[in-house]
Amino acid sequence: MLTYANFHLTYILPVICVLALIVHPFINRSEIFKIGFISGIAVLYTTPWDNYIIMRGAWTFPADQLIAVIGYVPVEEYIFFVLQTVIVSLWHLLCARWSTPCLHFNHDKRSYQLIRWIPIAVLTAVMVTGYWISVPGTGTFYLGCIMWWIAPVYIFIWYGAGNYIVTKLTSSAVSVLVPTVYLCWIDQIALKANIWHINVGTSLNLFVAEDLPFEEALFFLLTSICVVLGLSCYDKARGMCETYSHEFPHRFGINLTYLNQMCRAFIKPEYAMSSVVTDDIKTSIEILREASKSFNAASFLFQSGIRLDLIILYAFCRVTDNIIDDETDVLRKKCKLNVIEKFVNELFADRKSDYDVKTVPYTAKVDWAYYQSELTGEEMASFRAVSRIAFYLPRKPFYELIAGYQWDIEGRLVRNEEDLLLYSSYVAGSVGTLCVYVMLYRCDNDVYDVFGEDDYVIEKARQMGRVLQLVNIARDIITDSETLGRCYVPTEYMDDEEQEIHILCNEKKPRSLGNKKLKKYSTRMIHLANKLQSDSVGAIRCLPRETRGSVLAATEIYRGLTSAIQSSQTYPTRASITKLERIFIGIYSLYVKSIQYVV
Ligand SMILES: CC(C)=CCC/C(C)=C/CC/C(C)=C/CC/C(C)=C/[C@@H]1[C@@H](COP(=O)(O)OP(=O)(O)O)[C@]1(C)CC/C=C(\C)CC/C=C(\C)CCC=C(C)C
Repeated sequence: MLTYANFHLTYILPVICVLALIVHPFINRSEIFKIGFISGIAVLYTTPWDNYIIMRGAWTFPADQLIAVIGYVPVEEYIFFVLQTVIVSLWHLLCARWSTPCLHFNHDKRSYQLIRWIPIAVLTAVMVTGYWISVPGTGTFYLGCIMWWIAPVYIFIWYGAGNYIVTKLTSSAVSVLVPTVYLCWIDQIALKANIWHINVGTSLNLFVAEDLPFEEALFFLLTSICVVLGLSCYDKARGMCETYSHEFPHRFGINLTYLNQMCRAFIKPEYAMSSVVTDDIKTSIEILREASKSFNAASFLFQSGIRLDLIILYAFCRVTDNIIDDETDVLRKKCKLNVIEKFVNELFADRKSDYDVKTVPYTAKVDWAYYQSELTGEEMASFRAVSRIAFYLPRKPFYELIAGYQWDIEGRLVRNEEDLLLYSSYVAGSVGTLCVYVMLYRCDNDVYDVFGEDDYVIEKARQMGRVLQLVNIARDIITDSETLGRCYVPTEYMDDEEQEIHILCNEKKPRSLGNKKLKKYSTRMIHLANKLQSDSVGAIRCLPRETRGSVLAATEIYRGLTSAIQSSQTYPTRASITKLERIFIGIYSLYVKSIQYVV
């Protein structure tokens, strides 16, 4: 016989286990807190209502199939409030985590108010109607009770997050409909097995499918919507905090200060916040999407706050790199490098040492009028964006990047592997360091553990940066030569150093070296990269738990380029891997390879 407890064991818990397994790489403390918080509210809000309608006879439960009853409600029913919330929440996480919250902010006051108030007016009417038709003992009782019970929650959530939710209609609809259909299906099973019974005297006796009363389907639809709305309102509030760190300065923590901040962020309409901030982020996202398929794909694996700041950093590194590369005249290159250096000087003017960082956001004194006349709109956007997150970043890696650009401007040759590693340290070891600071600050640990240059994890992050830069150089021998007249292949690898440098840097005809030579050079650099990689990859274990799988996947997706180079008969121009390969490497790294960091 299928009892209520067996029903949970058969139809609910296995689904939760499968979903938990799928979403585990994306679960962090904030997500767990969110699900716990919404489940708690679900229990508190539903308990009086459920007791009331059972007391009025809308549902009945055969007493011999229950573990116990508290008030009028079976214990298993209370458990169901939580389990349904967990199922919908895990599924919603899978559907909704892929987009960055600030892309869903509406900064237009007029449309914001319309989207806010029209549904609230309709919901108020629903609530009042529900109240009038919920007369005990009549056929509209159950329907009316559902209406007056659910509408106030919708109204509350819609007030703060309605505008956010309407821009996520597709993912919200999928988040709602799939669990609803499943819950309706198992509801039919439960009704057939007489685990619970709907009173014909207090329902409309309309059926949407065999043995599925209209009110039951409506109940599961509306409660699933309710959970998704609740989750979305948390996401909106968190998105506001991550986007506007200066206005909402507290990092995630399970404490009153953070909860208070989240409430303020929930209530605050997006039109009251600066749209320049979100526009700058949109520009940064566009820069990443256009410049690097690998990092763009990898960015989706990180939780939204980390993703956002990595994208901002990427855009800054990319535009500064381009500022130097796109300029042909050496003198003008130097002037542009001075502009970048002046900006970095201003950004970090009050730091006491190379790795001194702040934990509370502050606005650095930057001479924006000066940069306005020196930079394009896109460059300004990424400079502004990085200035908002610079408070928790150390200055040293930015100066290393500048040293790397200086190297390029001087046309300094890479004589040996030592030079190669030094150059890679400047332009990519620095990036590795910055990535660690982003992950530490934006992860959900209560304490922000700051590392310094000498720390093991920073050293290994620098090394991982070098690895990726070596891959980058091994892939780009042709484009570096043809478009920039540059060569990063160590001259000690070459048979005739002078002649080959002339071919690569002056004639810009790299193909005349022949495939064999080009492949030989790139293979040597790939071997060096692999050696360093196996020495640094273990340090991923020292990063915050929720970032480990994503960091491994990000670096592996980029390293996937090496197999594209090596599997080619000839030396390819800018080897790349397909979207499918990126997805496969991402999934394999997240679910299989990263097990080493869990056990
Ligand atoms: C997921 C995500 C969005 C990450 C962004 C990371 C980031 C801020 C990258 C900046 C890239 C950049 C433009 C730097 C300027 C200098 C340069 C050109 C460096 C090369 C990058 C390649 O970028 P590109 O746009 O050319 O890409 P495509 O080849 O066109 O696809 C580099 C190869 C450097 C990349 C280095 C890193 C991302 C550092 C990796 C290290 C970690 C993540 C730390 C790991 C931690 C431990 C403990 C091991």
